[in-house]
Order: sequence, then structure tokens, then C-alpha cells
Amino acid sequence: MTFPLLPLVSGQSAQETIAALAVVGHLLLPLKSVQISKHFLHQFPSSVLVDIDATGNSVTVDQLVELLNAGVRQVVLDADSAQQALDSGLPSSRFAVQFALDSVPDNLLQSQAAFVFSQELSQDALKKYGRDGDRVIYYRSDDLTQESANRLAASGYFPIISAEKLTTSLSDNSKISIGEIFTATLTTDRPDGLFTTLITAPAPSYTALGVVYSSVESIKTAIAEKLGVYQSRKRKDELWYKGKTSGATQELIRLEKDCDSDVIKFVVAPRDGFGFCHHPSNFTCFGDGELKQSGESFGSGLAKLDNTLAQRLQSAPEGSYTKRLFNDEKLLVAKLKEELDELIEAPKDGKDEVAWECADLFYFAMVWCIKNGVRLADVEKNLDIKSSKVTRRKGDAKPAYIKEDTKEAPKETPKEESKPELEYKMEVINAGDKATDPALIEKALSRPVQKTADIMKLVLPIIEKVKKDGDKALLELTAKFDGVTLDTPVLKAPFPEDWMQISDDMKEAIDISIANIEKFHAAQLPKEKIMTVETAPGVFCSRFAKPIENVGLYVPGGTAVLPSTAMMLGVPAKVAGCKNIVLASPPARATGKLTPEVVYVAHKLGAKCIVMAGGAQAVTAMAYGTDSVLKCDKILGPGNQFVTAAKMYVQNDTQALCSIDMPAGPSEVLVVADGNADADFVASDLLSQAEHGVDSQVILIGVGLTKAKLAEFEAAVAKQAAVLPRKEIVSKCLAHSYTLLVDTYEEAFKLSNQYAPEHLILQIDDAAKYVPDYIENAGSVFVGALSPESCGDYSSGTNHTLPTYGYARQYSGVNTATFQKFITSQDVTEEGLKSIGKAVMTLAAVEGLEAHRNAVQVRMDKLGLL
Ligand SMILES: NC(=O)c1ccc[n+]([C@@H]2O[C@H](COP(=O)([O-])OP(=O)(O)OC[C@H]3O[C@@H](n4cnc5c(N)ncnc54)[C@H](O)[C@@H]3O)[C@@H](O)[C@H]2O)c1
Ligand SMILES: N[C@H](CO)Cc1c[nH]c[nH+]1
Ligand SMILES: [Zn+2]
Repeated sequence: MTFPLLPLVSGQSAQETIAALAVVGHLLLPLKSVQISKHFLHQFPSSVLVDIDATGNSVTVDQLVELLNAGVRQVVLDADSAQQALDSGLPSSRFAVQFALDSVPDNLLQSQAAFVFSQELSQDALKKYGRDGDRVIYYRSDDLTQESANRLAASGYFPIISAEKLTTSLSDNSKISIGEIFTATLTTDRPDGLFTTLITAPAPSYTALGVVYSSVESIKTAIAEKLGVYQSRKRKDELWYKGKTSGATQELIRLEKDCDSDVIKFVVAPRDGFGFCHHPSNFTCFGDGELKQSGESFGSGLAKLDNTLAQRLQSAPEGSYTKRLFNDEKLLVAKLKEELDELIEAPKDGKDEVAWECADLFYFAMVWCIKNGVRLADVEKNLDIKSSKVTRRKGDAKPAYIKEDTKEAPKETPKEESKPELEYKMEVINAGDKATDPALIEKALSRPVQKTADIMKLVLPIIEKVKKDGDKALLELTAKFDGVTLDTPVLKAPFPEDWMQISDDMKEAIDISIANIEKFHAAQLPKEKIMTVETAPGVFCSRFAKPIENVGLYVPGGTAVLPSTAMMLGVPAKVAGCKNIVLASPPARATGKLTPEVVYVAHKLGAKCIVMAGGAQAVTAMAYGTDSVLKCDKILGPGNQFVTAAKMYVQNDTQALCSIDMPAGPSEVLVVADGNADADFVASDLLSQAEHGVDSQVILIGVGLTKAKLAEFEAAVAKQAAVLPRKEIVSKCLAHSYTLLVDTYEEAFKLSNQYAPEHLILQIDDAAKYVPDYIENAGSVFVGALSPESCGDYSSGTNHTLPTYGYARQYSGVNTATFQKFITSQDVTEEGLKSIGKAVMTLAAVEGLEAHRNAVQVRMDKLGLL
């Protein structure tokens, strides 16, 4: 039985609230605040079930299917939508229906749906609607108090309460305590008034660890502190903080009670290396006893294997076969294929042989998962999500969802289902000066939300780890996030020939591009070694540039490896004259090595070394230095959210003494196209940015388009996208991308300047005419139909490391000056002091800075100028 409460979580602080309330084990999110994707549930703790509140929205059956197939446990619906869902064959156990008391239709009464009421039922009605406790009845009201919530929960309702009104704290009386609600529903028949308490490990084993006793006070304390806290039976006034003295503490993950509310269950995570039992050789009180002596894992079967493999990844005994597999990807892949073939062959030798071979396949599959940072609990979560996918009766569903014979979803593990067709659509919005809905335009011009605070939480432990453990941390994090085990985190110049084996065509492409980038960036160098201006007679002011000595260049390597970024950062660094160029890029999962093109570029640019790591760990190593990574003065380069968050952190840490180029995040493009634009060109430019990542955004501003022309653009996008290898990424990117329709070029530029795109492409008549006068904010501009962004991404000579997310309002893209600092100097002569001395003294006097004033006065005195 779940915790007798359903928290409604919304708003910006959702992640923090969710972590705080995870002990409840389920929560409700408003439909409007969520974006459903295949991996939607992975953002929540795996112990938490997610419901969606769709009341007040007209949800289509397709939307419901999408929600349920993404693993949402239950959707709360208004009666009309629920009726529709029922008619279309969706399983009623997956929705909760909200209605007024007297309006429950018969077919819903017969269904498995949960109900939501906002007024209390009579005892008889509660029995009837609740089917004697067989149906969950939620209670929703904005006016709940601690007292009414306790009373309702004790009578069998599950109150829905906004998370902001809830607290786990023991002392916050301004909010409703979830510990109070939970304990209000418990009963005990024990003379000492305690509750028998079963303790289990978390997923995937859920191994029973032992049995203890709880009191109302110990339960509330356990919830407040998120720890295993129980009631001592010997000392009635004492709470038992498990592990307080031994260090064997337990994190409280989830709390449940049994069907008649007199036994409770704590799901806890014991600290690594500690068991539950007081007996030193036992992990559990039921005698699962190997852990402490041998370092082996508890439990059995897959759960035990999962733990053992995870330990082996950290440290394996000499001669371990598993370690050999972790290190030798070719061998592992070959074994996986071999075992699959043997399993297919096995039935001819009997059932035992099938089980034997399947065990082998599971072993190698799990080594593969652990090597790639995936634990059994992650796999099981996916199995659960897939097993809860829904089907619908023929006629209402898209072909991919149809199964004719079932009304309720079968609870079997599905075979690979045919995927729903991908959509390649951008929402169209009227956005000219006469547009009636400015909110729509604002929505279109705001980027997909990046939750900086949440990302910082993930990145800070990485930064701390690298600062503390240096190279060792780098190696561990590369194994964890990039699935590659290295002996050293750095590849030093001169780089080995066999690390940069590339074709002659590739060499030529890189050489041509580097030459062009070099030409354009060399032209940006100051024309004179020192620039001098005589500002007043005898006052000579100068400025000269000096290169930043040590620069760290981040070359992304997650979803795509970008040797072009190595050129875009390395060439201006070389042109500016930086002494030490350090590159960082994650090694490729498949080969365990750096991409040879990146090594070749590093070699051509005279880089000192390449840090073989990605993400926040690479940025930290370059910012603070490690035994083998040179500390850099400035860190440059684009990257994902982890990279960007780490850059933002180090630039604010005075201990790092390190600057950055800019916040360069997910790529984006804004294309302005008129009725004469070639639809294929326009589509190709939109898609070339959409394929960068699901968090990229592309915007099309159509100027004076007819309906037919707009349809031509849309058809070209769909046609080209459908054959792209990265079409899944493209489809997701287009889902939060927009086409804005305007009547005039002026309106188009107004919107573009408001958006401040990273790339601005002009596919309009006389495009050159608008540059530069109409452009206020943009990273880089592509003028006319024959200037695709791809040219700037690789070979034309301009830089592709550009400000995203609207930062083009205040930042420039990377350029030669990014790698320089400018120093000023002055040479004041006697004539000069005559020119400005009095002014200096007058200003110093008004600021009360006598020593300043005096510095001029003593000179002028000696020269007899006063
Ligand atoms: N604005 C620009 O100028 C520009 C230019 C090129 C690329 N880009 C953008 O750069 C980005 C590149 O992103 P990417 O992911 O492909 O490569 P990346 O190299 O930035 O990130 C990959 C690294 O992220 C780390 N990582 C992955 N999952 C993690 C997790 N759960 N926790 C902590 N760290 C984790 C890993 O260490 C991995 O090596 C894209 O968004 C692309 O659009 C921008
Ligand atoms: N468009 C990216 C900059 O936002 C750069 C890039 C590299 N490779 C391909 N594209
Ligand atoms: Zn690109």
C-alpha cells in the first residue's frame, strides 16, 4: 500500500521538491508543466511513481497514450475525457476521474479507475464508491489543514495536496506535515503501541534486511531526516538512529504500510560496505552473510551480479576476466554476439542448456551495461515502463498502438514494438506587428528551458572530486560517463602517428579549412604592434595586445565528435600567439581513443597536450590543473549543459583565476525566408542545426508567404528530415521550434533582433542590402541563398563558436581578440602635465584623495609649472 497522500508538484523548484518528497513514493504533476519524451521518467528518482493531472485540459486519446506509454502511472481526467479514454479501449486502471459527487456514470463505477472528489462522502457512499477499500479515492481541496488531511487519510482517502503546502520537517507548523498524515492512518494491536517494521534494500533486489519496531515519533523523525530511525524497545524514550555509532546509517528511500495499516515497510539504502544485521558477518538478519568478509555482493541472481560487476569496475582483483572485458571492447562485443548465437542454438539441447546460455548472455549484457554506466535498476525501470505501455481497440488508434483483442493492457514484457511515425513539424504562429497574441510570439522566441540550478547540483560533486583527486578523478569519471578505462588522462605532444591516421581527403579538407580560418583570424590582429594617440599636447596614450599564455580548448565529443571545433578554437589561439594550447575532448566509447581528426588538428596547431576527458571534469582539470594537466588561464569552447555549468562555475571562483569565452550552449539558427526562397535550401538550413541535439532550436521567419509557399517549406522539411540518420533528434528539436509569419522585412528583423540568434540566415531578395544596418543582435550572419551555415561551421573562415541562448545581445563569437588581453600605457611629458595637470588635481581634490592630487603637484612644483 502506498503512502496515503498524493503531493501535487509544480513550479520551478520541482526537482528539489521531488527529492524532498520522494519518500511518499508517488506524485502528481500538472500536464502543462511537463514535456513528455521517451526518457521522461528518468528525471525522477526510480522509486517514485508519476501521475499527471490533466483536469481542465482537453486531452486527446493520442496524448493519453503518449503519457501512459512514457511510463506515467495514472492520469487524472475530467469525466468527459475519461469517458473518451474508456471508449477508446484504454485501461481504466490507468486513470483517475474527477467529478462531482452525484455525477458518477455507471460504466465508470464499474471500471477500475480511481476517483477524485472534492467533498466528503457519507460513510455509505465512501463504501460504495471506494468498493470497500478496493478503489483509491483521492480528495482534492485547496482548504485542507493538518487536521482535515489527517482525518481524511485516516478515513481512507488519499488527499491531493500542493507540494508547497507540505513539509517533512518536525517543526514547521505553518505547513502540513506528511509524517502526521502517515502516522494518522496507522493502527496497532501491540500492547506497547509500536508498529512492526520491515526493512528492505532498494531496487533492484528489494532484499529483506530485517525487522524492527517504529513509534509515531520515530516515523516522523525518519521522514524528517530521511534516515533509518526506529524505536528502541528497551529504552522507551529513546529513538534508535541506525548506524549512528557504527557508521552503518541508512538513507530512507520510501515508506509504505500494509493493507491493514499495522505493519510498515522502510525501503532504505545502506551505506556502501555496511550491512544491516548487528552480527558482523551478516548483511541481512536473515543470514545473507558474505558481504563484509569477502567484499562480495548480497542478494542473488541478477541483483547480485549487478553489484559485483559495479565493484569490479571500480577495482578488480588481479587476473579478473570481467576486468579484461571492461578493457577490451572488441572482446566484449564478440562475446555478446557469440552468446546470443549459442542461446539461439540451445533449445535443441534441452531446457537446461537454454537456461545455461541465457545466463551467459545476461552476464555479458550486464558487463556491457555497467561499462556504459547503466545499472540493473535502470534496465528494470525501462522494463517496467515498457510493460505498462497501453494498447487501444482498432479504429481509434494509430497503427502502432493497435492490438485488436484487448481492452485492458496486457502486463507482459512487450517485444520490440513498431515505433510510432516521427513527426517533423514546427508550430506556425502569426507574428507580424498586427499579431493578436503577443504571448504566443514570446513563447516561440524563448528557448527550451535549461534548469541551471539542477545541473549545478550534478556538476558540483564532479568539480569537487576533480579538485580533490586530480588525475585519479579524471580517470574514474571518464570510465563512468564515457565508458572508457584509461591508464593516463593526457595524450602529450608529439602525438603518436597511429593516433592520427586519417584519409588524404580528410587531411586536405582540414588543411583547406585551417588555412581559411587562419586568414580571417590573422586579419583581425591589430594593424600596428602598439597603437598610440596624442590625446592632448604632450599626452601619449597607447594600447598593445598580448596573448593569453595558457588556454584550454574544449572540443565536444558526446552525441557527435566535432574536430571542426578544434580548428575553430585552435587556429585563433595560434594566430594570437598563445604559448600553451591544451585541448580536451572525451575519448570515443567504441575505440577508447580520441577521434584521429581531433589529434591531427591538435598536431597541426602545435597543441601541448590533449586531455582525454569530457564534461565538467575536463573543464575543472583545465581550470585548476592536475598533476598531468597544465592549469589554464582561460577556458573556451562549446559543450553540453555540464560543460557550460562547469565553465560558469570556474569563472566565478577566484581560486581558479580563470576566465571563459562565453556561455556557448545548444546550437540554434534563425532563417528569414521570403516567397522567392528555395524551399529545399531553407529546409536544409533548418535541419542542419536541428540535428545537433534535442535541446537545439530552429526558427523560420517567413516574410509575406502564401499558404502554398509555407506548405512547400513544410513539405521540404518533412521530406529531407525523414531520411536523416539523426531524424529522431531532429523530430524532437522541431517539436519545440517555430515558424513565425510576418508581412514585412522590417518585422522580420525586429523579431530576429529580439531573439538574438546564434546563426542568422537570410534567404531573401537582395539579402546583402540589409547587412549590417538591420542587424543588431546575432552571432554570425549568412547572407543569401548560397551561404548555408555549414560553410561557416567548417571551412569558410568565420568562427563557429558563437553565443547562444540570446547572449548574442552582449557577447561576440570567438575571435582573435578572445585569446588576447589588451594593455594600455601612457607617456606624459612636461607639456603633457601642463595640458592635464590642473584637471587631475581638481578632480582628485573633489574626491578627497590628497595623495593623488599630490602626485601631480610635486612634479609640477619641481618643473615650476604652478
Ligand atoms: N554554440 C556553439 O558554438 C556550439 C558549437 C558546437 C557544438 N555546440 C553544442 O555543443 C553541445 C555538445 O554536446 P555533447 O553532449 O554532444 O558533447 P560534450 O562533449 O559537450 O559532452 C559530453 C560529455 O558530457 C559528460 N556527461 C554526459 N552525461 C553526463 C551526466 N549524466 N553527468 C555528468 N556528465 C555527463 C560526459 O563526460 C561526456 O564526455 C551540443 O549541444 C551542440 O549543439 C555548440
Ligand atoms: N553549428 C555548430 C555551432 O553552433 C558548429 C558545428 C560543428 N560541426 C557542425 N556544426
Ligand atoms: Zn552545425
